[in-house]
Amino acid sequence: MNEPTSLDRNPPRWRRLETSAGDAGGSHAAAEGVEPLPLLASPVALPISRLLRSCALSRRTSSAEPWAQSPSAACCCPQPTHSSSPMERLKSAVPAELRRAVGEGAAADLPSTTSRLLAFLEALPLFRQVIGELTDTELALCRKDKGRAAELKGKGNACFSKREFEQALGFYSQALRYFPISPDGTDASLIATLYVNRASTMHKLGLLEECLRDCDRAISVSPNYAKAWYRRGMVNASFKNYSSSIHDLEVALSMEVTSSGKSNIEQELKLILQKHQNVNEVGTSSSNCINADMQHTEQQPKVILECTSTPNKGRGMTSPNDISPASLIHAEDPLAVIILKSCRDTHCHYCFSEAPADVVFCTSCTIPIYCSNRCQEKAIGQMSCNQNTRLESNNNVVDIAKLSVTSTKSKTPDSKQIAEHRHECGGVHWAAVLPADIVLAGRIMAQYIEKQLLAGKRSTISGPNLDLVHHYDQDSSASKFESHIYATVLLLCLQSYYKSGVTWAEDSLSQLVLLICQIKVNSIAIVHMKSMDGGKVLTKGFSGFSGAFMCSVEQVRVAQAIYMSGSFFNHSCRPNIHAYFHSRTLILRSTEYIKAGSPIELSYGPQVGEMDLPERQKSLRENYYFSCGCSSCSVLSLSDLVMNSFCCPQSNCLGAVSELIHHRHKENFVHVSIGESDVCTLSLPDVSKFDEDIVKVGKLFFKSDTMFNIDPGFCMSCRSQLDFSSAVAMSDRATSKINRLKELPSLDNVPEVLVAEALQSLEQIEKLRHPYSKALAQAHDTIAEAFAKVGDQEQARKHCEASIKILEKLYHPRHITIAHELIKLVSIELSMGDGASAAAAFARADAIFSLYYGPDVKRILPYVDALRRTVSERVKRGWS
Ligand SMILES: C[S@@+](CC[C@H](N)C(=O)[O-])C[C@H]1O[C@@H](n2cnc3c(N)ncnc32)[C@H](O)[C@@H]1O
Repeated sequence: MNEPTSLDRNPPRWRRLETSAGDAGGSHAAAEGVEPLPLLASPVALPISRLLRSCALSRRTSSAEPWAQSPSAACCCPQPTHSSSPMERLKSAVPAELRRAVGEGAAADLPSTTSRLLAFLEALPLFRQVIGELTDTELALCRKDKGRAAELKGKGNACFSKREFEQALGFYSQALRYFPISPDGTDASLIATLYVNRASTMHKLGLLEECLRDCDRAISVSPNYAKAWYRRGMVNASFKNYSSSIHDLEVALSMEVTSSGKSNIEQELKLILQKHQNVNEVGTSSSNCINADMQHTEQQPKVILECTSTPNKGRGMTSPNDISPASLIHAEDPLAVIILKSCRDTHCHYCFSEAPADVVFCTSCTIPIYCSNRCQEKAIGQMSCNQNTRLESNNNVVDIAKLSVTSTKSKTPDSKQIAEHRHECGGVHWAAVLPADIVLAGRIMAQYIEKQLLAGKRSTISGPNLDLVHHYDQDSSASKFESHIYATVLLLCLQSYYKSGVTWAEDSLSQLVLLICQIKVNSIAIVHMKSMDGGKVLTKGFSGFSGAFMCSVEQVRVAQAIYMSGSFFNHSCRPNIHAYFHSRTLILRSTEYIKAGSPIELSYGPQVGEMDLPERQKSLRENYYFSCGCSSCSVLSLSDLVMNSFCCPQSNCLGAVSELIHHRHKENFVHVSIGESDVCTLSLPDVSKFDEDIVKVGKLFFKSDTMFNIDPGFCMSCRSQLDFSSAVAMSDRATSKINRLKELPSLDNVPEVLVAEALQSLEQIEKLRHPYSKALAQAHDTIAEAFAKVGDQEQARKHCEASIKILEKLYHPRHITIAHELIKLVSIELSMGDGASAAAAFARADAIFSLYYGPDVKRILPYVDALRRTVSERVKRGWS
C-alpha cells in the first residue's frame, strides 16, 4: 500500500547502512528497503544472491563484514554495529573533554576540533592498528587469491560430478571472483576453463543466454580453447541456432587434439547437421551485455530550469516557462555513487540491476560484481589498463607520475575515465567495512584528487568544496563526533593510498567532515523495482492465467548517490515532479501542470496521504534537519485530519476524532500538536476550493471564528467524546487479525474460518475508524488480496474498490498509489471476465503511469505493457 513515489534522500544512518530491507529514503527509511507494490518485473531465473550464498565461502551481504571472519583482523577493524567493535573502542578511548568539544563545536570550530582529534588519535596505538588493518593489502580479505580460487574450482567440479549444479555454479562464480587476472595473460587458459565450467553448469540448469555469454568470455580470453567453442556450439544448438552451432563445432574440431574429443565433437556435429536440414532456425544472438540499452531513448530535457533563492527553503528550482504534465524535467548521472551493503552480492555495482547467474567481477579485487562485461568496463573506467600492474602486484603505492603522464597525453580530465573504486581496490578492505556514506565521501574525494592530478595541478589537496547545503550546526553531538571519527579514518585510508603523491592541506579534515554532512542532506537513495512471487503471470501476459493471483513488486533501495543539480530541488509533501532511475541516472518528470516561476519540488520521502502532518514533520526533522515549509504543511487538509482518525460516536456525524490537539487561533490559524512538543501551524484552506468533506470532517474549524481547543478523543465536528484508548486497542486487535492473512505462507488453502474472522474484524474497523482513514483502506486492501487469491473475485473487487475510494481521498485521484491499486482491480476484473471494466480501470492506471514515467513506463514497469495487450485482447474477444 505504501507508495514508492518519492525520491528517497538520506535515511537515518544506521538503518540506512546495514539493513537488507531498504527503500527510497527519508521516512521511507522507516519502511526500509522494500515497499509492497502490486506488480512485478521479470525475475532472474537464478539470482546470483542464491548462487553466491549457496557457496560455503561466499561473501556475507549484511553488516557482518568479511574482515570479521579473519583471525588477523578480528582484533581490531572497526565494526560499526557491534558495541565492543574496534570503532566503538576507538570512540570510547577519546577523553570526555575532547568528545564534548567536538560535539558542542560549530562548523566554524572544525579546524580546531578536527586537528585536536587527529593529534589524539595519531598517538593512539589502537588507531594505528585500525588504519593498518584497513589499508594493508596483505591482511585484507578483499584481494584476489589464486589458492582460494583453485580450492573453489575444485569444489565446483566435485558438485558438478554429483550433478549438484546450483552449488557448482556458486563455487565457479566464487572461483572467478578470487582468480587474479595477470596483466601478461599467463593465466588466461585457467580463467577460460572456469568460464567453460560455469557455462556447462548453466547449460545444465537451462540458463542458455548466460551460458552463451560465458562461452563468449572464454573464447575472448583464450581463442584456441576447443572446449569453449564446443560448449558454445552446444548452447547454440539448444537455441536452434544451427548454422552458428555448426560453425562453433567445426572450429572446436579443428582445435581439439585428443582423438576421443574429436570423435565426440564429430558425433554432435552429425546430429546437428541433420537437425539443421529439418528445422528452420530460430536462434538468438550472443550478447555480452544484458543492459545494452543504457541510454535514454527520450531526448534530453527541454525544460529550462533556474535555481532561485527562496525565503524559507534556501535555493530551489523553478522554470521561466509553464511546464506541462509528464515533461522530462531533468536527467543526471551521479557525481559519485555507492552500492548499499545489503545489495553488494545481489546487484550490479555499476547499473544496480539484479545480477544474473553469469555475474562478472572486478579484475583487481573481490568486492564489486557486475551484470555484464559492459558494466564492468564502465566501472573500471578507460584508464584502468594503466592500473592493472600496480593492482596485481598488490603494491598499494600508486604511481601518480606515471598515471598523470599516460593519461593526460590523450585525454582531458573527465570523471568518467576514472575507475570508480580504484582507490579502494587491490585488496584493502576499508571500502567493505566503513559505512556506505563514508565510502561515498571517499569516492568524491578520490575523484576530486585524481582530477586535480590529471589536470597537472599539484596544489595541496583540501577538499572538493561542493556548493551544497549542510546542517552541521544542527547535528547532534553524537553525530558530530561520529563524523569526526569517520572523517579521520577515511582521510588516513586515502593518505595510505595516495602516499606521497598528494600533499594534504591543513583543512582537509574539516572539509571531509563537511562533505560527510553534505552527503547526509543531499544524497539520494537509488531505488529499483524487484519482482515478487507470482510475477511471471503478469510478464507472461496472462496467457496461462487461472485467476488466482495477486502479484507484487517491491521497491528496493540499492545505492546511495550524490547528484549535483539534483541536490537543488527542494522537498514538498505534495510534490509536482516524480523521481525515478534508469540504471544510475536520476530522472525527474512533472506530474502536473507547473506554472512558470512556481517551485519545482519533489518528495524526499514523506508525502501527504502516506503520513499525516506530525509524522512528516518528524521524519524530515530527524532525517534532514529541517522543518518542512511546503504548501501542504502550511494549510489544514482533509488528508491530515482523517488519515489516522476515528469515527465520531454520533452515528450521522462525519467528524474525525484523533489523538492530536488542535488549537484554533482566532486569526484563521490552527496549531496542531501531539502533547507539548511538535507544534505545526496551519492556515485554514480556502473553503470554496475544497469539497464539502473537509468542512464536514472538521466543522468546528470552519464554523467558528473564536479560539478553542479540540483535545484528543473529541470530535472535530460536534465535540462528542470517544473512549479513545479503548477504540485504539480494539482497532489494533482487529487489524492484526486481518493481517494474519498476509502471514499465511500460501493463500491456496486459506481456512474459511480465517476469512470469516477477517470480515468480522473489518466490520469492527468500519465502526471504529473514520471512513477515510488509512487503516480502513489497508484492511480492505488485505482482504481484497486474500479473496483474489482464494478465487472469490466478486468479493475481491468490492474490497479493492473500497480501498481505492479511500486512497483517492487521502492522496489525490491521479497519485501513483492509485495507479498501483487500479492494476490490482484490473487483474481481478480480468479474472472475472469483465473485460470492459478491466479496460476502464486499466486506462485510468495507464494515464497515471504515463504521467509519472512518460515513455519510460515500459522499462520501469514492464507488466503494464503485458496488461495492455491482455486487456485489449480480452475486449476484442468480446469478454465484456
Ligand atoms: C537537497 S537540499 C535542497 C537545496 C537547498 N535548499 C539549497 O539551498 O541548497 C535540502 C535542504 O533544502 C532545504 N529544504 C528543502 N525542502 C524544504 C522544505 N520543504 N522546507 C524547508 N526547507 C527545505 C533544507 O534546508 C534541506 O536540508
